[in-house]
This record gives sequence, structure tokens and C-alpha cells, in this order.
Amino acid sequence: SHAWGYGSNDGPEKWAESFPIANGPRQSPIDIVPTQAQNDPSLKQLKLKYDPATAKGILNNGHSFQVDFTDDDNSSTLAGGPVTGIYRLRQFHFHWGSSDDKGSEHTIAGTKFPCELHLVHWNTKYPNFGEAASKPDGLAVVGVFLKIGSANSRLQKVLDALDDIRSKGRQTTFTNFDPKTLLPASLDFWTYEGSLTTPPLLESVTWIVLKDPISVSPAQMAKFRSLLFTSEGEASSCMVDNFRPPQPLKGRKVRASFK
Ligand SMILES: COc1cccc(N2C=Cc3cc(S(N)(=O)=O)sc3S2(=O)=O)c1
Ligand SMILES: [Zn+2]
Repeated sequence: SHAWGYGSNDGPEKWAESFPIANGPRQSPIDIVPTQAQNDPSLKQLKLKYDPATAKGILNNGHSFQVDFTDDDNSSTLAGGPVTGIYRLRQFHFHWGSSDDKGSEHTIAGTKFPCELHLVHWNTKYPNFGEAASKPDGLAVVGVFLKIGSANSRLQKVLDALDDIRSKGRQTTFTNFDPKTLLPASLDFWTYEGSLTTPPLLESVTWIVLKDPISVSPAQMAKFRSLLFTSEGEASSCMVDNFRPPQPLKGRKVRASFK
């Protein structure tokens, strides 16, 4: 079976055994080196339009937790930036560490953040998410770093739902939430062609990593770490360190939307 995780026996160093694309030419995440990113004036402004009514539910999938959105129309979309056409929001989720010195997947000149938010969108030129997920221009994921600071009241609404989804497979309704409230003031970004950062590691993602972080408090980080990788009835394993380390750039260019 393709059972994978983040432990020593099933973690990122072992994924290539079941998912050989793990050693592919456009894997994610990467270390972003700002001084080596090229400003590209042709990059358009990022256009994010989210309708809170499209928020549907929140799920512990055993690797992270995700907030799922209804994606049967263009109510919540991404356009502009490095992409052509319209991409629909499918879900957002996070990656985090067991301590505040690690947790993000992308790093900035080697700096790790305690947490990273991913907003997953799919290209509406394809009939559905599943089809899009296997195409080179099928997905666009916006990455946002979380930095230790004051408590983030918008994030708290998501964290308050975690008590109901502590174990793998648990889900509950989660509606009337605007993911735009989780974004920093500036939408300046770096962009590069990459992949899903977990199996199936499909090389179908245009990555859009925001330069500015949002804040998270130590108590809020503890809330992330209260989740479990395991199902009810199994021996409990805390959901922490669910991040893949940076992967080789293999000649890719990282572009910046800002000077
Ligand atoms: C048919 O392809 C499918 C079908 C169902 C779900 C997924 N996914 C799996 C992993 C994964 C990892 C993401 S990350 N960390 O790079 O943002 S986004 C994402 S997913 O697209 O939800 C792919
Ligand atoms: Zn992710």
C-alpha cells in the first residue's frame, strides 16, 4: 500500500520507494534565496476572490487538517499573478513543527518558520480537481508563512474547530469563513514551478509564496500540536513535524513580483 507519513520508517526520505517522482525535476518545497530571485515586471497582481459561503467542512486527514470548499462554480478563485486563466479554491491546510524553530516547508535563505499555510486552487481549463491535479499547469498553491508573535484572531476561528477533529478521519462542518482574512496585507510573492509536497508529489503546482508572514502566538501553535496523526483507538501520535524539507532546485528560476 502507499502508506506514507513523516516518521523515520515512512517519512520524506522513504517516499521515493512508492513515489519515484519524489526525485523528479520540479519537486517542492524549495529554499527561496531572495537575492537569487529575479524581479519579473511582467508578473500581474495576484487577484484572490473568496466567498465565505463556499467554506464547507474541516477534516483531519491523518497528515494535516484541511478546510474544504465547494468548487462547483467560480465563487472563490485565484487569477493574475503568474497564472493564466481562473483557478478555483479547493482547500487550505497547514504544515507545522514540534517546536517553534521548524515547521514550514519552504524556507527563506535557510530560515524555517514554525508553520506554513497552503491554499490549493485548480485550473478551470480542466473539468475537475482530480483531472487538474495531474497536469503541469493544473494547480496553483498560495503559501503563507506564520511567524511567532501576537495571537491571530482570524486564525483562532479555525483553531477553535480542532477540538472536534482531534483524530484521523474526524470531520465537522465549517462554514462562513473567508480565507482572505488569513492573508498578510501585502500580496508580494515569489513564484516557481513545483509539485505537491506530499504524496502523490504530482508536478502540477505553480507555487505562489507570499513574502510577508502572518502572526501566530505560542498558545495557538500548541493548538496545532494537539492534533493526532492517529485514529481513535490507535496508540496516539501527536500531529507535528508534518513538513517535507526543501528539495533540489534542478535549474529552476524563482521569480519575484516585487523589487
Ligand atoms: C488526484 O490528486 C489528488 C486527489 C486528492 C488530493 C490530492 N492532494 C494530495 C496532496 C496534496 C499536497 C498539497 S501541498 N502540501 O503541496 O499544498 S495539496 C494536495 S492535494 O491536491 O489536496 C491530490
Ligand atoms: Zn501543503
